[in-house]
Amino acid sequence: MHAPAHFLFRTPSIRLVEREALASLPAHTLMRRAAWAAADLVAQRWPEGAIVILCGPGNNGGDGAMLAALLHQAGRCVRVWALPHAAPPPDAAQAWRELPEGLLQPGDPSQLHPEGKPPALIVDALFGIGLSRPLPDQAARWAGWARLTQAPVLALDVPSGLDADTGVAQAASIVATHTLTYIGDKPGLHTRGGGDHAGTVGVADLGLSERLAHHAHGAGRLIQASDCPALFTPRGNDTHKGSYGTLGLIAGAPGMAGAALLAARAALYAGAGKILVGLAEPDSCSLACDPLHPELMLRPAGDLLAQAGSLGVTCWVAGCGMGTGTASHTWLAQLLTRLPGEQPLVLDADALTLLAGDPALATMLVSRHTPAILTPHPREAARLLGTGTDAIQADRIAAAQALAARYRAWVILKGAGTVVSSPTGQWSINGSGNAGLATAGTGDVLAGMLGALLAQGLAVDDAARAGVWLHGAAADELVAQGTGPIGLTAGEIAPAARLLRNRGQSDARRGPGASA
Ligand SMILES: NC(=O)C1=CN([C@@H]2O[C@H](COP(=O)(O)OP(=O)(O)OC[C@H]3O[C@@H](n4cnc5c(N)ncnc54)[C@H](O)[C@@H]3O)[C@@H](O)[C@H]2O)[C@@H](O)CC1
Ligand SMILES: Nc1ncnc2c1ncn2[C@@H]1O[C@H](COP(=O)(O)OP(=O)(O)O)[C@@H](O)[C@H]1O
Ligand SMILES: [K+]
Repeated sequence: MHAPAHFLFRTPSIRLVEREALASLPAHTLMRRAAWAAADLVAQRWPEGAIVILCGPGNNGGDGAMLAALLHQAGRCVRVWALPHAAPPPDAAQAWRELPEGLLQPGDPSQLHPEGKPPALIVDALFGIGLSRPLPDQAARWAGWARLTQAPVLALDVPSGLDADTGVAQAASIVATHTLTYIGDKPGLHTRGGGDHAGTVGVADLGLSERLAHHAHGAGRLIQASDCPALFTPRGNDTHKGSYGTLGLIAGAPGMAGAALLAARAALYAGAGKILVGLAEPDSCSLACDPLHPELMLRPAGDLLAQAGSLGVTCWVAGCGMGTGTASHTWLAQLLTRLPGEQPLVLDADALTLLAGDPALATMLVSRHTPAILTPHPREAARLLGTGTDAIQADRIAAAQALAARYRAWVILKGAGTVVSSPTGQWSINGSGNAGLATAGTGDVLAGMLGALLAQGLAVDDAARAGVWLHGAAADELVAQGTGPIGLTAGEIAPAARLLRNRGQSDARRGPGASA
């Protein structure tokens, strides 16, 4: 369970370490190590068949040329196509000098197998972290050809056309099945288009992990099961419902009761002791109880807020289908100001829209001593920052950090590769989840799960990371069972999450060696 943290480094840190190493190691050492690491992977994973290597004009192309020489020496059938590289940088120039005669091919790789067998492997060494402009047409054509062959594609360092920092992919980017990334893992391989373009990611540290560790302070982390031990702590027998908290939920305006039920049921399955649902309806509840889960206690939001002290509510979630009218505004203001003891608070959906529309609410939030958790999707994030969705998606890490700073809160910026930022800008990217989650109601489920984890006493940072991981891992479990990604429903996530927690908990009881 206690695997070391998996760090993610942005390009300036990688470049810094690369420069330090280039200055202290003999010439060409790093590129040789990069090529050897790739050659080892190819030998293990694709031990037979012809290999096509596509090379670019810089050092990424140099990695490809050096790999070609190594594979040729090992007796493999290798063909290399290269973009024009008039004046390659010194390492790459050396690699091209060492390329055995006859490997470099003229023309386009598409001429090689017009209707024949595709190669056993295509290696993408076109561009790495140095790509600074749109892909040249020739590279775009080769990337298109690689997709059509349906052969496995191994990207060296980064799939060409994918931004290593942001995960923004150019339309013509290489779609890799595997990426061997150098020196350290990179955020762009795990958020936005990263998942679709990088495939399975492996890291070759090129012997620089100690140097890189000096730069870990600004790095992010990939959230994995091992980062969430609190999810799997075995429950003591001598406990009762009061040991696991009382969650108050303000949600579900008329026509949106489903959002409240999804969040509340998710909180139930995620282990909260008691759950009180304040339906965002004026005087009386249209729904007396949840027939599927009569464990949930339903009442009008105003009543729940008025009775919160006597009911013993210990933490709150607000916003799921809550509406944005005057009454909802009043309830949110009450939550932010009038409740004693600054209980843990998750704000989702309509609560975020209200927050974006009223600086007074924002001031109340910022005045809290205990940071809340905000769970915007990109459009909500755009409203909160007063910008457009494209600007958010252009750099999700920066957007999450900016939101966290502005609202002095933990921010969970949702979407493929959810980004979590602490109020001070420490960031992580969730390593679990899939496109099965792209369906209505899954955000309500996440909010309910987060509330349940807070109710069970997890610290806000643990709850934020563990909540997003559990939510995504439950969707991964469902896909593994064949329930998704197509047609996965939001209501199925919480039972799968319950299974994962209980499985992990019994593994934790059995001790080291058991799998979570
Ligand atoms: N310097 C070193 O010793 C090492 C570098 N490594 C490799 O080097 C890569 C970085 O190398 P570079 O900085 O040379 O960058 P790249 O090889 O990623 O590409 C940059 C080169 O392409 C040009 N370029 C950028 N965008 C272009 C575009 N759209 N159209 C045409 N040309 C474009 C640049 O002017 C530059 O010549 C890493 O990703 C990694 O693969 C590894 O071998 C590790 C060691
Ligand atoms: N393609 C995807 N890959 C991974 N996670 C996704 C994807 N699409 C959506 N999600 C996740 O699903 C949830 C959707 O939340 P949200 O947009 O608020 O939905 P809703 O408002 O319908 O409940 C978030 O946790 C988000 O991160
Ligand atoms: K590449």
